[in-house]
Amino acid sequence: MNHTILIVDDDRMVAASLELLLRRAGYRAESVFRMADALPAIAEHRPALVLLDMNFTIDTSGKDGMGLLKRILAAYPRLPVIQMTGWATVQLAVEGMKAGARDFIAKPWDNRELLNAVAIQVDKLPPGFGHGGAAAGAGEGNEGAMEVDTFSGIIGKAPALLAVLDQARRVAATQASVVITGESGTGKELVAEAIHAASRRAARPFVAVNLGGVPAGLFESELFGHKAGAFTDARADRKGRFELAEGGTLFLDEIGDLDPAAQVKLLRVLQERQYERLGDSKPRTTDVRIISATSRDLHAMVAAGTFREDLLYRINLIHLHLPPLRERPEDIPLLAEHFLASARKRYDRPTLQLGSAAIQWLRHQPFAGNIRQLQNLMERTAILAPANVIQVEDLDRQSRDTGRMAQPALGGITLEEMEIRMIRAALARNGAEITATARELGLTRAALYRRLEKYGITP
Ligand SMILES: Nc1ncnc2c1ncn2[C@@H]1O[C@H](COP(=O)(O)OP(=O)(O)OP(=O)(O)O)[C@@H](O)[C@H]1O
Repeated sequence: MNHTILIVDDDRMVAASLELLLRRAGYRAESVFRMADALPAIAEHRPALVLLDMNFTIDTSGKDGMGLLKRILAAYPRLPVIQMTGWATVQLAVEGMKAGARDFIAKPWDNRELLNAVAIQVDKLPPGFGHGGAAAGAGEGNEGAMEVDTFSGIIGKAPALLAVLDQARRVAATQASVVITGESGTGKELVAEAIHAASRRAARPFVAVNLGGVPAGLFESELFGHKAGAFTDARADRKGRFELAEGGTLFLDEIGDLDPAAQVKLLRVLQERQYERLGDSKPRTTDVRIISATSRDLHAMVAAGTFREDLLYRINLIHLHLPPLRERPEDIPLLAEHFLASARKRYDRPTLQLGSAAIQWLRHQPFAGNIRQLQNLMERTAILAPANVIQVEDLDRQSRDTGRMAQPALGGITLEEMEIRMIRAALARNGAEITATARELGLTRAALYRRLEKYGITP
């Protein structure tokens, strides 16, 4: 089936060449040249994805595009939008990603990179999205729609992993509460998201809360919300996670970290399906599916008296256990190649490869941080490896030097990664010419040099 891609660009030449490119790749393509036409065109064509030019000629700051991006996402929160910008500034790209854009492409674009970015977004669509008049964003009826395996992004072939995924697929369709156990970085959240995306709740929100990171005093406000004035810092009304997840899935990460008082409060809501915002006596009914995760042994905690048995019974209808990476070494080369493939694109190093000794070396690492650690290692090495074939020394150096780059992610990409990616792409486009690259990025030469040094990029 052909997905429709909507192009919003005031430059007709650009729109025409994008249309041609997308049609050759097997998509249907439609263009509009005025911002005012974008929302009506989405309603008419039900596209699977929008390519949105952020710089309409009247204003090159990108503000117009940003306003339109926000309006599109307000009307169609789940419609993937890729930003396109000819005046690539990190600031604009970051702002767009924060507003909910899925990716950004700098103009002039690279055809392969663009098609890749489109395919990634379109492949991720849950059933029923964006083709042949199906509901894009509105989330209504998806009967008879295309089949998308929401587990397909979970890489691995080890029998122990496949068995868990098989079980997860089967429970997805039910309303059953699920506990996912496994060490840190084994993919618990990824599996929780896949279950949600394969469930009947897919068009409703998936809301994650890390209970280990919520201070005891803020537990109720975080989960149930509060009314303004409920306590000293409560200046305005606030929705809690239960309310945000209404109709969807609430992912309770690190549930083993809950103190006894919080366990009682959570149990009450799960039993009665009702809660109140802090400072508000009006009871609210909740319809959420609970998926919990922990790296602890909850049964042992029950035996030790630190976790309530009745709460465990409520949350643990189905138990899935993700094996640590060291117990499935056959998955390491697959995962390494998977992370390398995205790093190649992200850092504009299309010829980067893993040497065979390096693959063997990886297979023998303990990976206490599991897949997250392997992912970080591959990313860092892809940025910093001096040659095109990654050697054992490159991996070894980066793995000893861990933690420095670990930063909160922004739609999966950290600000630093975003900057590195933009700089590399701009250098490639300008034949490594510093003045031209700096101009394109809107930086002074000195500022560009400082960043090259900071990130160890050799032009
Ligand atoms: N099988 C897999 N294939 C591809 N990527 C994976 C896989 N498993 C995990 N990842 C990636 O590894 C990272 C860590 O996974 P995730 O956050 O789901 O782990 P977690 O078990 O929830 O960790 P924590 O307990 O620390 O919260 C994520 O970026 C995730 O996308």
